[in-house]
Amino acid sequence: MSPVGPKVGVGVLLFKGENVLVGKRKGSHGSGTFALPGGHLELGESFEQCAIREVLEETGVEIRDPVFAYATNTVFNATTHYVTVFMRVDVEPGVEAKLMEPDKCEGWMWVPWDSIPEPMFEPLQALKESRYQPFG
Ligand SMILES: CC(C)CCOP(=O)(O)OP(=O)(O)O
Ligand SMILES: [Mg+2]
Ligand SMILES: [Mg+2]
Ligand SMILES: [Mg+2]
Repeated sequence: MSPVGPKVGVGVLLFKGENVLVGKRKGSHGSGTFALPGGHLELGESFEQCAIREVLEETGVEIRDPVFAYATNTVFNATTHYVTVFMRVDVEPGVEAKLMEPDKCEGWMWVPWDSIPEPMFEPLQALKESRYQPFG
């Protein structure tokens, strides 16, 4: 079997002040770990289009103009390797996330960036351990 190359994921940082939206993954890999909304970059999509689509699919939130924030490289195991592009958008105080995919996520919550619950999904853990500084 020919080795499959790395895939691209897009994670979306929805900031509401110093809080960020996270949810506990369920069902697919990384199940039981806390992650951002996001998903696979589909053929022909821009990073922005993917961020807008995945956030709408997973939370029902309509975001505009997400901007590139960071990228990580995660080799989960011998057959699972992802580059994750993190896009960022700051949302209004009244924005609420809906649990659109209850078979893939336990529920969404707004948590302080410095208090994201553990265990974190590996790409998010890598972002936290990186030099990325969300607040200047
Ligand atoms: C594994 C990850 C870095 C990229 C895929 O994320 P995901 O499992 O949330 O994918 P989907 O939302 O597209 O189902
Ligand atoms: Mg998705
Ligand atoms: Mg997807
Ligand atoms: Mg997803």
